[in-house]
This record gives sequence, C-alpha cells and structure tokens, in this order.
Amino acid sequence: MTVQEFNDAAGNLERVVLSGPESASVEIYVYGATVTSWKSASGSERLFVSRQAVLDGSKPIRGGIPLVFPQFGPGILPQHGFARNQRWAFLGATEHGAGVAATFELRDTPETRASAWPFRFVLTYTVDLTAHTLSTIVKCENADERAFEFTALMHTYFGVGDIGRVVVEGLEGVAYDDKVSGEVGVREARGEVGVAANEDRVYRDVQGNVVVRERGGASVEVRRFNFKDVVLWNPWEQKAREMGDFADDEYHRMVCVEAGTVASSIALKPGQTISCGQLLTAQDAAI
Ligand SMILES: O=P(O)(O)OC[C@H]1O[C@@H](O)[C@H](O)[C@@H](O)[C@@H]1O
Repeated sequence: MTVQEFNDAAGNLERVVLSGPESASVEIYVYGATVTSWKSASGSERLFVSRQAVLDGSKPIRGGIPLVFPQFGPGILPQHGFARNQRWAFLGATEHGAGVAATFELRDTPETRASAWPFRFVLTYTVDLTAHTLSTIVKCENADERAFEFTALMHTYFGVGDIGRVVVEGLEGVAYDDKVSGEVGVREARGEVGVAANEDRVYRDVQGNVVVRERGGASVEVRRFNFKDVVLWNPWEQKAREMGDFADDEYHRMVCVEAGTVASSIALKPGQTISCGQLLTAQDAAI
C-alpha cells in the first residue's frame, strides 16, 4: 500500500493518492477535500468527474465526492456552503490491516467568520480505502461559544456506463421533495428508481441502505452514518448544456446519489461533536 502526494505548479500540495489492496485506489484533492477517483479492487473507476471539471482551485470540482457544508443548496451562503471550495490541511495517512486511510482538516477562517455562518468549527475528514469499500466520514466539532446548526452532504457522482440501465434501490415508500416539479412529500412507489429526465429529489429520512445498480453491470451500496437523507440528481440534457464545467453528453455517464442531512439540520452545542458519513461498497459482478 502506498501514499503519494502531488504538488501543483506553485509547489503546494494538490492531491493525495492512496493505493490499497489489489488495484484499489483513491485520489483526494486538498481543494474541498474532494475525492476525484475511487477504484475498487478490480481497478474499475466508480466515480464520475467531468472532462470539463476545473481542477485549479478556482471553483468546486464537478464530480467525485464534493463535501457540502455547512449549507446544502441555496441559502444564506453561496450554493452548497464553503467547505467544497476551501483548501483543507492534509494531516497524514495511515495503513491499517485492511487498507489505508487519509485525514484532512478544515477550520474556520477570517473569511468564514465574516460570512453569514460565522461560527468556529473543526472538520476532520477521514477517507478510508479497503479492497472493496471507500468510507468518507466527517467529524464536526463546534469550537464556538454559541450553538450552531448546519446541513451537510457527500455529493457523490457515481460513474455509470449508460444511465438508461441504472436503478437506485432502497427508496420505496420514502417521502421525497421534488425540486424539479416543486411537489413536497411525494411517496416513492418504485422499488427500482430509474433516471430518464432532469431529477433533483431529496428523499427524507431514508431508513435502510441504498444501492446504485447498473443492470448487467456493477453496483455500489451506500450505507449512511448519522445522515438522514438521500439526494438523487441528474441534470439531464438541457441543464447539462447550461453548465460550463460539464460536457453536453455527460449526463448519460453519471448519477448523483448523495448521502446527507439536508431536509432538517444538525444542531451542535459548544464543545459537541458529531461524525457523519458514508460507506460505499463496490460489487463488480453483474447481477
Ligand atoms: O452545480 P452545483 O452547485 O454543484 O449543484 C449541483 C446540484 O446539486 C444537487 O445536490 C442539488 O440538489 C441540485 O439542485 C444542484 O443543481
């Protein structure tokens, strides 16, 4: 197992690559602590990053696993908060029996303290790779003298061969808010949710695990920790054309299935911490 660090042209740390058992690997940019590649034991890439993604730290990375904190969506802060466009500190990496893990840290800055969410905080983000799993767990500490609330989410872009063959399982019976139609509290009737249009849904209080499955292909199970909700998003044709950092045809090759707490917020008193995240388990075999 190896840990490699790569610098940018200015000589600053740009990204860390962990190579785990067999052909498993994960790449993490310190900008946003954004995971930009996850290969499971077989060496197959599980995530999608747009070929038009901007990787120079001037805007959030379009793909992989951007970390949304302290605000999901639009609100008092810019869309999806500030964590995805800050440089995180790399605290180090350690091998363990089954794989290798890297830890990153983000603290409040003068800019965040001057923002509409002005609190002191410490985020500690651990990305842990084994042969068939990737876990991404963020610990949030309230380092302020005031209580605060936040929403957070792991905005995972799964790479798929053909969106027409993709189903998301585990959402049947769950109530969702549909940001495209504006409907709220709609009950999902399907055991297998396909994507054939612009979808932007917040499934609330999902009880079990969800699985992203490509018929005749691979699947990934998404297990959440202290995260209540699941967001399903695909921009589809028109919105894809409107995004400068996303190629027109790429909506066929991705689906975002995002683990977070976004329909409600997480409250922390001074000194309190919470760890939230996801465990992704890859299955290579076609079913
Ligand atoms: O373009 P952004 O800011 O990365 O957001 C992408 C999408 O992220 C999803 O999580 C939201 O539900 C969508 O509404 C949003 O369009």
